[in-house]
Amino acid sequence: MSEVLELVDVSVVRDGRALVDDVSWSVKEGERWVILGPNGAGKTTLLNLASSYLFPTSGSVSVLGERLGSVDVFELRPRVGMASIAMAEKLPRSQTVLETVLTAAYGMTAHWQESYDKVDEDRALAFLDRLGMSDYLDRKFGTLSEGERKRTMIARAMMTDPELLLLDEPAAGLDLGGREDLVRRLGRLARDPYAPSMLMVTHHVEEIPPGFTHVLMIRQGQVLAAGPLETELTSRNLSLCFGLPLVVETENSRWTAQGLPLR
Ligand SMILES: Nc1ncnc2c1ncn2[C@@H]1O[C@H](COP(=O)(O)OP(=O)(O)OP(=O)(O)O)[C@@H](O)[C@H]1O
Repeated sequence: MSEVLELVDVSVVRDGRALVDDVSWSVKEGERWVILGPNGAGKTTLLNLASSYLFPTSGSVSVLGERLGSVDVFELRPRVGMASIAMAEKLPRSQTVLETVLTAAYGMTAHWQESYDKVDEDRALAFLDRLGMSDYLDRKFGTLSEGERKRTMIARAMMTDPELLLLDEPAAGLDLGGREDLVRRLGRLARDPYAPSMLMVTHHVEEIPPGFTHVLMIRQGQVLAAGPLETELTSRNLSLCFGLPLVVETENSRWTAQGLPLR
């Protein structure tokens, strides 16, 4: 199995502070990682490195076998799909859902005068269907609910047929039904052997889709644990990561965590 992401001794320093501190991490093809950690731990910074939008202050980052600093990022970026709030905010609110997904095939955020290929349109329709968005094709992106917007962003991220898919808090802000719907859809994607390697940032273990294989826990920019979910997502590691006593449980490929009651 080849590596889709490799960080060796990576630090990102801003204003004299290490946002990511001496991190070494390797993600192999086909793996599905969840990144957990408290607010400000450095999770989004890791995704920004993986999407080649951020370069390390020291250490080396290789994405899909290409080392940042010695590769044309404009060739690399279409090979990496990214769904995040930051990305959603760059998209025109007046564009339709179908256009929002289609423009990704042309490396654009806005609808210009490009004429879309029938093949691209069929692909966009298929991804939107897989994410339950077929009834919203002509809706303006800006009028979508949080959950609809999240699902559109994932369809958009899939449009370039990425080898690596990055999801930054895909279930944040969703109600219980929306979360469960998304977790099921991501679970189906995670179990698809033809789906890209995946990294997902989340705040809640309840949002880990079945089929995810690995976890990286980060605290204050440093890796606390990294490896298979079954061995690393333990009560001990989670308690150390979030700084309070937590009990984690798993049942039917889903995870839950709760704090111990105060005495
Ligand atoms: N350009 C910057 N300059 C200075 N500090 C920054 C910069 N970008 C991010 N930070 C800080 O780096 C730390 C890590 O940020 P990051 O967004 O990676 O955390 P996170 O784990 O994704 O947090 P959250 O869960 O709150 O989204 C935070 O304390 C943030 O304030």
